[in-house]
Amino acid sequence: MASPSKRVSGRVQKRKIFADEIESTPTKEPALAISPAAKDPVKRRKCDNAACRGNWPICFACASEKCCGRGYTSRWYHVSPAEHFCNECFEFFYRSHKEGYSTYAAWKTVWSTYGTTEASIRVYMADNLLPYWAQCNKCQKWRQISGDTTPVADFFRLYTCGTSASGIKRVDLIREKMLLRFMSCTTYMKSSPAWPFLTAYFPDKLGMSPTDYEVFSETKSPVFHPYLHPFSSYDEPEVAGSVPPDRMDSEEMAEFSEMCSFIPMYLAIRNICITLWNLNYKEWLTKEKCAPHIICRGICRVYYIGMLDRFLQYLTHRRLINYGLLSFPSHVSWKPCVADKEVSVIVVGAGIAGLSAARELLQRGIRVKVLEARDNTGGRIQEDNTMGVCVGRGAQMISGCTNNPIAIMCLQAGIPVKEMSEKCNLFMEDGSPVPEDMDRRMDFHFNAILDTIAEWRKNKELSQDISLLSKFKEMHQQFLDESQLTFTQDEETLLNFYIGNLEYACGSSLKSLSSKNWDQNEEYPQFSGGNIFLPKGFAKILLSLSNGMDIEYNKQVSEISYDGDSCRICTVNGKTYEANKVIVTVPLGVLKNEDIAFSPSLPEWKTAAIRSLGSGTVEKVVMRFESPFWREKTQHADIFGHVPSENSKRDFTVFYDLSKVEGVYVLMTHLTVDCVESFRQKTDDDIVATCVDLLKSLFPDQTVSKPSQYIVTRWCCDKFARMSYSYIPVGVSGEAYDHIEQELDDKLYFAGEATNRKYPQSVLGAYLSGLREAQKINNSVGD
Ligand SMILES: Cc1cc2nc3c(=O)[nH]c(=O)nc-3n(C[C@H](O)[C@H](O)[C@H](O)COP(=O)(O)OP(=O)(O)OC[C@H]3O[C@@H](n4cnc5c(N)ncnc54)[C@H](O)[C@@H]3O)c2cc1C
Repeated sequence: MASPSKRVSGRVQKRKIFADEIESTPTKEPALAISPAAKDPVKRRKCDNAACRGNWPICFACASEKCCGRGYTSRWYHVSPAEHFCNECFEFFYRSHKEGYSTYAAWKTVWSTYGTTEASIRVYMADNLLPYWAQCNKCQKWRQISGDTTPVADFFRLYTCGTSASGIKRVDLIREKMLLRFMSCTTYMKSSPAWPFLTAYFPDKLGMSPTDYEVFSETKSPVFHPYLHPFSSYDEPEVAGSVPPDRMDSEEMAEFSEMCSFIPMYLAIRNICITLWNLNYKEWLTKEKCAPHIICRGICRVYYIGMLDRFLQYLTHRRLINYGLLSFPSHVSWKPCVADKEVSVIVVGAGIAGLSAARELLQRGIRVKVLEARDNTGGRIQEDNTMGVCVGRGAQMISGCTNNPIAIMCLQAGIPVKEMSEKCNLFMEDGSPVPEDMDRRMDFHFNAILDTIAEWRKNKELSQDISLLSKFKEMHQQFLDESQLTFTQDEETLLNFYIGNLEYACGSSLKSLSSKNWDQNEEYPQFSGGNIFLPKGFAKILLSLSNGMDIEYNKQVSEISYDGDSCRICTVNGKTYEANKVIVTVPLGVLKNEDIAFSPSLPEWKTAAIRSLGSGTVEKVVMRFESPFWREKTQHADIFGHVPSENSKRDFTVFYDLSKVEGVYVLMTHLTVDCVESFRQKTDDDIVATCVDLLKSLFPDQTVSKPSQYIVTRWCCDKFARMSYSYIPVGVSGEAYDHIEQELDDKLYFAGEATNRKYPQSVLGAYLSGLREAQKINNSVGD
């Protein structure tokens, strides 16, 4: 883009006269304080705009010596019902022989270089001469500010008017919702904090003044934390947690219908709120923090500031701001609480889903009690520190950290995170390294086959579904037949690694997974970014979520009746509780096993969904060794992999180096338990011995001694889990998640990983499901 020769301030000397008049008499509402003479229809003129509901106009511009001020002009130019400029001032800029023309022309060059909207005199006036309005921090009254320079945020933050004058009547007119409808010209935001992040867009399309362009181009821009990416680019696919900065979606249009004809202004305010919070995600964004950054000329600022609470409430509700571990501050001007009725809720299970639901309800002023079968919180997040490092027996990783509320909670709580490197050296079972180019080639082939399956399934019925393993083999063979290529034995064997790795991710053998729907959640925007590992686990998050919560431990719920006015909850040790509503967050495995009796029984569509969805069985094996015998060969990478030689045995495919402290050498690996019964029969010693034998063959030149300590998890046998995480078996669709989620009789609600169709199998999905059910209850009691 060509750069105009100089920045334009729109400064006009003569303007001072009238501006001073206004400033020195802030008490007077000039348009309303009209002398009897001024009311003379010859001396005064009304605005020609039929819809203008303002009183006798006055000229805000005062640019020309001939400015009519509050007197007669041949034509009023309407900006808003409270803001007009006279024909004399119009001519002052418009006519090429007039004094103001060169200033206007220079401004016009800038505007049309960086903006898309018409650079008219009206827009010029709104961008340069309309007075600013500020709310006095002492008396709360709105005052008109004179002066040509754009005030900075600190000015608005600290502004006091220093007068006891009464409020200006025009302000009341403007506060009405109708204001926008009667504005003939938008006044764009100045110095928007969102600007540096949105330079790829035309500023005026986003409600920002194009005349800011050069100022910002010269300023050092702030940056978001690498895990925060609140604005999606116009050329990238939709990702979770990001909004397109240049569009209002249908939900926003429904919520802010009055702004649909003023989309740039909606976007300007929304983008400012989102930017401010993302720059300071450890604090709650309040109206007080936000308002000083809403900087625009004209009385519409009064209107925008009046709307801020609605914006903040809405964006908070959509979890675009103020999410994670933040609590509603007591002084926040809007309250999330709608529970004026006495409502009590019992949450069954203190895993992440139960804790997030309970916390959200508590914040809304609803009475909550959590009943947990174990003697601790976390459920499938259980950590063991006996080896000298934190070992997550269940979850210890976050996939897709960008905008991910769990990752953001880690940042808020100061939990250390480690980005997982992509580097993963692979070794065949005899210890020979897999050449990198072979790994790359076969990895590409593996993913290409999955893409082909994704194409194949597009027009397939559920009845045509077959297992992902069968489909993979079929497509692989088809590829070989059609391409006439052959793979070496090693290359074929290498596929076992990718399959094994996918089995870990899916929580099931590919033999059981649906080729049609195994990754159905990918239909929805997912969180992008790399994977992060939590070397110190989730403990701080669990602690923070459960802070101040009424949790009863060792309370295994055995019965829930939800047919009366309230719900009755019984535990195996004979305790009974009553509540208006219950949120069940127990794992799918517990529901499948019918460990809780419901009265009335759950409807057939729900039990069918519970039966049909798969409860995966992934277990971890963690071993502490005397020496880091693997490090030299793996080049100190965080991960290394093993290529199983047998197609049917794909255990221990990936090893994670959890060692952090010198002298503490820990490896973690996993197995996908195909047959739970045979797994039950194996002792931990047997499992560890098999794993150590494998390590000996992978590292034949090293001495691999028996681990000094080990952990073998038994999630599939744990009676409060009975699974690792859910998966979609052959012939099942993502609808099963929706059915399990569905509440019953407005009394019995369900949350947990296996109720989240968009983000299943994860801590994230479980957490969000808890918030979702709390929101449902909140809505139902608010009605
Ligand atoms: C080995 C393994 C590795 C994993 N790795 C990851 C990972 O790296 N990243 C990731 O995001 N996810 C991972 N997950 C999945 C993740 O742990 C779960 O999705 C998530 O923790 C589930 O949370 P939840 O609240 O839905 O269920 P849970 O955490 O299981 O909570 C349910 C709670 O209900 C309690 N309960 C059960 N029955 C009763 C009853 N009758 N009465 C009262 N209380 C009861 C349980 O004790 C438990 O506390 C892993 C899981 C496993 C097993």
